[in-house]
Amino acid sequence: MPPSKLNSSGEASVSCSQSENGFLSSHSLLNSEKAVQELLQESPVQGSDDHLIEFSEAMRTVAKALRRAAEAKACAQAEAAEWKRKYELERMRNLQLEHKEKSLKEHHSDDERMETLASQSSMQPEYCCGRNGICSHEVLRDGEADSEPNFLPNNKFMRKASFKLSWWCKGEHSDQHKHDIVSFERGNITTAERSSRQISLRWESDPQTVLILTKPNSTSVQILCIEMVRWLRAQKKLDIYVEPRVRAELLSESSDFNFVHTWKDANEIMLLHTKVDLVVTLGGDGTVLWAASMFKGPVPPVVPFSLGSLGFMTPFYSEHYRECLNSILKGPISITLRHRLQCHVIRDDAKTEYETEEPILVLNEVTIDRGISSYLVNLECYCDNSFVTSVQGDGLILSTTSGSTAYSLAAGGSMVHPQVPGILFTPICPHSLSFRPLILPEHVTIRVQVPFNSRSQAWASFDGKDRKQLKPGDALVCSMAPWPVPTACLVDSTNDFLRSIHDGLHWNLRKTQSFDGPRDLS
Ligand SMILES: NC(=O)c1ccc[n+]([C@@H]2O[C@H](COP(=O)([O-])OP(=O)(O)OC[C@H]3O[C@@H](n4cnc5c(N)ncnc54)[C@H](O)[C@@H]3O)[C@@H](O)[C@H]2O)c1
Ligand SMILES: Nc1ncnc2c1ncn2[C@@H]1O[C@H](COP(=O)(O)OP(=O)(O)OP(=O)(O)O)[C@@H](O)[C@H]1O
Repeated sequence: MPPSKLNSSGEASVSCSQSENGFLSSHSLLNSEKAVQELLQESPVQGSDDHLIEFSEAMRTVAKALRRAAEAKACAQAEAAEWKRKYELERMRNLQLEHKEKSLKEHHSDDERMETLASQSSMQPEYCCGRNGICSHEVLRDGEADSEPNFLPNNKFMRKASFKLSWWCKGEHSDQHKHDIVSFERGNITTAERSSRQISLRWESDPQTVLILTKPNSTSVQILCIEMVRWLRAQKKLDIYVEPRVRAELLSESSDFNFVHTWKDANEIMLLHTKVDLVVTLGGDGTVLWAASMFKGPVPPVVPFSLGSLGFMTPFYSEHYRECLNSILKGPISITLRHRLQCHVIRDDAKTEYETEEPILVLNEVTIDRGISSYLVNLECYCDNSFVTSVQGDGLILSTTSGSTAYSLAAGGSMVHPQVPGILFTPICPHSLSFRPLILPEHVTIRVQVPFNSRSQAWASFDGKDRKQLKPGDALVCSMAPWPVPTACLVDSTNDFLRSIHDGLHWNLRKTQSFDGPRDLS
């Protein structure tokens, strides 16, 4: 008997067939997820009709098999997304190697090259950091292998500054920092603190190159940018990169600004992280999001100056930019490692499970909503291999902890310290009284699927930008990205976070009760 579900009029509505790639085909899953849920929620048939009981049991078995198939598909798609990420990583690495080789060929004789490499390796001892720290050149040597020099068009030697990251464990002098994540010393289970460490960045060689990113169409930002570029060049002798639009603005101000660098195409943007030591943003939170979106891989430390209205991620005062930059260029700096989410859209009509679109990294959140449709969205959500829930409402926000004070907060999500590694799962206007927001651990992969029986399509947007349509059968797979955004702190991660919710939201602001009045001091 083919698996089928009897509807109220006794007709079979679901049939299930195996497709070429071993998964249940899209159309065989038609209506299935909803049917599965209904079936599994129904209580087993009671009574004396053996045939009916047997049939009901068979239906429940089919329902469970369909659920397992859907979960297996979720798992395969998540795996495909992970492979795609690894592929992107490899592609970026190759691009960098190609670029480096080209520069070396163009600008260096072989002898000079050997000399440079020799002098660099003598600068880098094998292991220079303790267990509570890590050096950028150690990471680069293992992963990016890009500690070799870059060359500016004027043939000037440009080497990315190296730095050391270290974190302060609570009780540096206690035994705690000696533990791995979980230790079983002397039979006692103890854990090291993982999430709320303050991270400190110490330059090992002087930063040489700064990228300045500015909010467009703002006169105050433009004026500050001109001043800052002049100062950084004259006083700090730094190389400066800006966006092509900003370079044109600077040149229209004065031709003296022709020392400022920019880029021509997306390939050059992909290589920016190998050249830039520090990113300065002049604007609001949106400019920090913009800066993060320019780096599809590793991100250099970001120094966000506040020239917007709110500024949750922009702790630096623009009036004091000279003092701030002086102390940041000198170091050490307290930084917040802001985690990002990596999102893949997987189309139902992709020919293989491995065909996904370019991944998109978000610093705040990815939102899947109903767009201009007036229907409820219907979104099936899976976490790793498990079914989470169906969202029926205006949509769903998958947010980082940095984004917890943005859209997710407006939709009723909790505010979370940005250093906490987790993914917020926040519904937007759910049509159910019991749908409370969740916070999931950082290691999970979440898949949000528009079911085939959905009445409408959905729309995904990334940090409030780049809307993509999701048709029935399309899915969005989301996991923690390996490249956080390190943002410089004014004081430290916790102090800055608390200041931002006090100043930005007036969190829990209430007049204090006066002393005179009824008291209970017993
Ligand atoms: N109902 C809402 O609250 C709502 C609706 C749409 C978008 N947004 C947010 O706007 C963000 C895009 O920002 P934009 O500046 O490009 O657009 P925008 O210019 O429309 O600004 C949106 C507002 O969100 C604030 N914001 C951004 N990131 C924040 C964060 N991490 N914490 C606290 N506030 C934050 C900004 O300061 C700004 O005031 C999206 O990522 C989304 O989080 C919020
Ligand atoms: N360099 C840039 N190029 C293009 N767009 C940018 C750039 N920097 C910022 N934006 C966009 O401009 C918009 C406004 O930026 P931002 O949020 O920084 O300023 P704001 O709105 O004045 O600040 P606030 O959000 O605090 O009120 C954002 O949507 C952001 O994506």
